[in-house]
Amino acid sequence: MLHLEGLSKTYKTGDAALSDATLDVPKGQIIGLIGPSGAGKSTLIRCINRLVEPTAGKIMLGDVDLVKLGKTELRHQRRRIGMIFQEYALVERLTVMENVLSGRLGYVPFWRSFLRKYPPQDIQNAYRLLDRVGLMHQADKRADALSGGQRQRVGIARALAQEPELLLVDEPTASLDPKTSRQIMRLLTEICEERGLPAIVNIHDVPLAQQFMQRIIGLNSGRIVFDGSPEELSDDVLTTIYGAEDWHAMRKGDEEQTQAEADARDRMAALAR
Ligand SMILES: Nc1ncnc2c1ncn2[C@@H]1O[C@H](COP(=O)(O)OP(=O)(O)OP(=O)(O)O)[C@@H](O)[C@H]1O
Repeated sequence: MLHLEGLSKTYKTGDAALSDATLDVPKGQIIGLIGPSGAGKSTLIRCINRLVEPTAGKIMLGDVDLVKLGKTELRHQRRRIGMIFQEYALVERLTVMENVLSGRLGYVPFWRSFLRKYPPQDIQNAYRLLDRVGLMHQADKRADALSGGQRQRVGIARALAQEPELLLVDEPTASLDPKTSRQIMRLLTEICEERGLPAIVNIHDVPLAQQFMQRIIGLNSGRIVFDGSPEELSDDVLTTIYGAEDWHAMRKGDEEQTQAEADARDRMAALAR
């Protein structure tokens, strides 16, 4: 469905952020991108819809090479790719419903979006999506009145309103607490499975990636150094991706988090007795 070949990006500053990435993403597969800070995860995701212009390589979405497209055709093809961001990228002063409908902007004539007159089927579909992400009763609320987890649900519904063939997801849970992060990842992966929608998820949290992703790509210094199943992520593999120091620090942080959650549960149980 998506085929990347030799995809590379060197920024003007001379940073080789991505080197020779080759990757096949079949329909319905949910892929987690992991790697240390600066490994090139965001660059890879953003090259795919050319928010970042690649320096070399091919991006085949079906039989269209996105690298070769001019501005107008690129705008057209981008409708096939939904994007979900860490900071949600909602229009804060608009309602939840209007934010979801903005996923239709690539499809409706400008005058309709300007007057906020979306076709009835778009509105019905937006209600269905809000119901699916658990926000049916928040449709008329302003986006700035929502919690982080609710905002990301709006972000998911907006991306789906676009009826994409592929989802690009850039650190969807980085601003959320651990429990909300798991809820959002569960919702996202369930929806992808229901729709057979492939997704590439930049995910900084290894345990979360292991729990929810079907396939893991490990990046280090702009290169793909691992491509396999979550079960294959052994300590050795994680050391290759993160380097020994970072990986052990991450594991320690994770143990502390688990311990803190267990302590909180014990305290709550003691209070209830
Ligand atoms: N706009 C830019 N101009 C110059 N260099 C950049 C730019 N964006 C990223 N880089 C560099 O490219 C490399 C890869 O960055 P990228 O943001 O893709 O990594 P990442 O794996 O997503 O990191 P993080 O997990 O910290 O977000 C880094 O060395 C970074 O400094």
